[in-house]
Amino acid sequence: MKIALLGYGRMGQEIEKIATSRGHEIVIRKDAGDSIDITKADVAIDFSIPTSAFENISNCIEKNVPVISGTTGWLEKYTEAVNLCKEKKGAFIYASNFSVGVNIFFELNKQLAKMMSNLKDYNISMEEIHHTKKLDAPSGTAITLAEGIIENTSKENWKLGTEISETNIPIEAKRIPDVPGTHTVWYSSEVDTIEIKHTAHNRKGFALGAVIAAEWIIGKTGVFTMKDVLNIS
Ligand SMILES: NC(=O)c1ccc[n+]([C@@H]2O[C@H](COP(=O)([O-])OP(=O)(O)OC[C@H]3O[C@@H](n4cnc5c(N)ncnc54)[C@H](O)[C@@H]3O)[C@@H](O)[C@H]2O)c1
Ligand SMILES: O=C(O)C1=N[C@H](C(=O)O)CCC1
Repeated sequence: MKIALLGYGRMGQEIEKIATSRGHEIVIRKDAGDSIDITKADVAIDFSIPTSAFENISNCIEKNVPVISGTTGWLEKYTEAVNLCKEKKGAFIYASNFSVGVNIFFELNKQLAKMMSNLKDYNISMEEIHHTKKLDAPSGTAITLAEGIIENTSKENWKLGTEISETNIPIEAKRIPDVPGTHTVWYSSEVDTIEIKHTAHNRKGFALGAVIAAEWIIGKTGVFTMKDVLNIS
């Protein structure tokens, strides 16, 4: 498979190692300011920056190249990308987190939220910790976790910070050098605390998931999620 890497930073370079070890060829490595011919690639993997993700994704869809995006912090344009993909009969996957472990954690989080939804003595709160170079907060993964709780409880929104409220899930975003990504959800009452936590030890899990998604999307048309790729029920 000929792969275009849209963004050749920490993730782009990690993906290159995994993709080549699985027999794929990197034909484009795009960074800021580079102009490229995306049609040279069978599939594109975008791990760039929040302000460039939509342009990268729409260029792929316009040129009929399937595209995987892991860039976070651009979701105000997600619906536009979905509509463009449907109109052009393209193929597109966005995931806030491509690791298999986090995608299992997303399902566990929804199940726990369902079980806790009627237990009003518990306050929900969340924390995400990432390296200091991260541009967005809260992390895309934290937003997906919060959405999973909102779907299954009476919470209506999430809010950055630590303030406990009836309607909002507080998300504390911490930045500590070299942390690849740690997410915790707490349900705390006066008598006890339930905690679920995912800790990434490095970026390999994110990169492997993105390459698996790229392999999976070839020959398909539509807008998909990692749940489709991993066949999680
Ligand atoms: N979904 C996931 O599993 C997952 C995992 C890790 C990181 N991320 C996200 O992926 C993104 C990249 O993370 P990173 O750690 O590799 O960041 P990084 O800063 O190391 O790399 C981003 C790269 O994008 C380049 N870039 C800037 N403008 C561009 C453009 N117009 N086109 C292409 N590339 C451009 C930058 O020059 C840089 O090399 C972030 O949004 C991060 O939150 C997602
Ligand atoms: O390093 C990052 O940046 C990460 N971003 C994703 C997010 O925002 O959730 C996934 C974890 C690593």
